Amino acid sequence: MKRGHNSDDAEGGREDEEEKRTKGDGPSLNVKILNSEEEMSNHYKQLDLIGEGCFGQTFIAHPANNPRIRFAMKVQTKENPYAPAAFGNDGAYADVLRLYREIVILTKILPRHRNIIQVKDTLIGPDNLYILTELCTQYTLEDFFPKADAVTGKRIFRQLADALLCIHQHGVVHWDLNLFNILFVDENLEECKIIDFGLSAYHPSWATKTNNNFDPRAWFREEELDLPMGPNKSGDIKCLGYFLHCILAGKFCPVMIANMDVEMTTTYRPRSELFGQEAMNLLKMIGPRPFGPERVEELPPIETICQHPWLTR
Ligand SMILES: Nc1ncnc2c1ncn2[C@@H]1O[C@H](COP(=O)(O)OP(=O)(O)OP(=O)(O)O)[C@@H](O)[C@H]1O
Repeated sequence: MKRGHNSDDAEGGREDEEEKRTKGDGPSLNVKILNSEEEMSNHYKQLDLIGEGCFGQTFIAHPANNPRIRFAMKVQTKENPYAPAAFGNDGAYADVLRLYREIVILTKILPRHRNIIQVKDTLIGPDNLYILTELCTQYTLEDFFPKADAVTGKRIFRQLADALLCIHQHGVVHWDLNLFNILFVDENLEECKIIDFGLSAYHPSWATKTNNNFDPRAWFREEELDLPMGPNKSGDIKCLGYFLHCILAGKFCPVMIANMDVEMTTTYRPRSELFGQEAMNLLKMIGPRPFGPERVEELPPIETICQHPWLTR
């Protein structure tokens, strides 16, 4: 898909950047265009429904010519009147921009990373947009907590921190890190992937690395790069700190409970005897109260977390 329209009339003349963009010599996305929704069956066969979110449904699917390969297929209606207003649904434009941003983030802004879900194909029909990704299991981070020990807990936390490092370094804030957006590759629960970049934000000024010379101005208009209210890196770090606490406690820990201070040192006590003092030190840096800092501003950046001795030794 080209952002500008296609053009065969370049005539070899000198074009400035703006001209290049509007004449279609700009960046491209591999998107298949369907003339009708029925045409989808020429490409992929839809199987079981595996998930439903605010913006659409997710199915298992296989390529029409290869029933042995399995993908996750997210089907999103282009204009979704049910998308919550709080998520920026101020009309069709916001909805389309959100989908567009998710695809550009996953296919252009972020490099391939084994713990970030990989997009395999994108198709657009008259009503729906289809995003095909690698298929994970339905095991989420919540299923992992009871199995977390010193070795596996560190392994999974390191994968998450490493993926978040890549996300933040490339100028993206995920903004929807929760237990259900971390899926495992198989039932061994040894490798996880971050999914669902539907609420993610991107800003070039946040980036310290660039994937394949990604040029933000070729992909987004200036107003589309306006920093939205809300998304910030500290919000993602706070979620990571929450994951760490659940791993150390070996169970799902509620975010809000009565008698928080007591519960956190009894029912939801981090198992320091199993994980050691270095893990406890990291919990002190990024964990929820009463372990971690009082104010979000005190949370360290992901670069500091990845260099913490618990993860590097
Ligand atoms: N790659 C995948 N492999 C396996 N299951 C998946 C995959 N992607 C999504 N799912 C399933 O579909 C559900 C919804 O997917 P996703 O979170 O991407 O959609 P969404 O519409 O943005 O949802 P939400 O409103 O929860 O943000 C997931 O919770 C998960 O159960």
